[in-house]
Amino acid sequence: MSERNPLSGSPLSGGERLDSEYVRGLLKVYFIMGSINCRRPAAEVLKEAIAGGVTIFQFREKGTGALTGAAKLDLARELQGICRAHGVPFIVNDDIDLAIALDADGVHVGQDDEPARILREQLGSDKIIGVSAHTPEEVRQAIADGADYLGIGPVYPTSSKDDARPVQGTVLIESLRREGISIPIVGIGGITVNNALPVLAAGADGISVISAIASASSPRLAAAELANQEERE
Ligand SMILES: Cc1ncc(COP(=O)(O)OP(=O)(O)O)c(N)n1
Ligand SMILES: Cc1nc(C(=O)O)sc1CCOP(=O)(O)O
Ligand SMILES: [Mg+2]
Repeated sequence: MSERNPLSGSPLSGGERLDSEYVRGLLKVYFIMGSINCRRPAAEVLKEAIAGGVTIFQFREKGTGALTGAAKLDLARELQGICRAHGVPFIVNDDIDLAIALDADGVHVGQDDEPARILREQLGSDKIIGVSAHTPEEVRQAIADGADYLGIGPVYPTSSKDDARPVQGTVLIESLRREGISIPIVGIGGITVNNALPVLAAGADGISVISAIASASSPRLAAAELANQEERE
């Protein structure tokens, strides 16, 4: 199959940012994974997950035993190649230098990283910038800084992130939507096929998962079931 860049020709809003409806549509089933999240080769898991309906992928090579240096770069290249071949945007977690080196489709950063305002200067207007936010103040700042979407969590208890903040359910997502804040949002943290629906009902545009797909006996089926939740919403 020929490789294609999923964001080539992606719509810009006439100003300097990607069109938010375009980004919203990408977030439906947001799969995050690094080598330590898989019991099988990461490339196999990603291919199956994409076959099941993943709409965007984040490379998050982080935690005890995670790859570094050339091994990390090689894996990132391999997974980016798979994403490109299937038209799935490839987002890099935290590592801006890696994102630039690979010409990735975007980055996801947290509150301890460079603000989106600075990243936008480095990455340009046609890259996706996602920011984690846990409070209304963090949300407002991320929007002012030019984030394309927000990751809000942890919605439920998670064992995939050692330094996760306290579980917050869907309260923040609901209150943002009630206030009329329309930026694209994914819920994250402990989301599975059995508890995804309330996250979408609260106003999230998609759900973001690690273990629900990476640890599943069939990543394809798990991704398909999560995509199906979307349709049932
Ligand atoms: C989609 C999405 N949402 C939230 C996060 C968490 O980012 P962060 O708080 O920076 O934590 P780490 O993932 O870096 O440990 C995310 N990665 N993706
Ligand atoms: C990477 C990450 N960020 C979170 C946040 O709350 O910002 S929770 C989380 C881990 C998500 O993994 P799982 O789907 O296995 O619970
Ligand atoms: Mg981070």
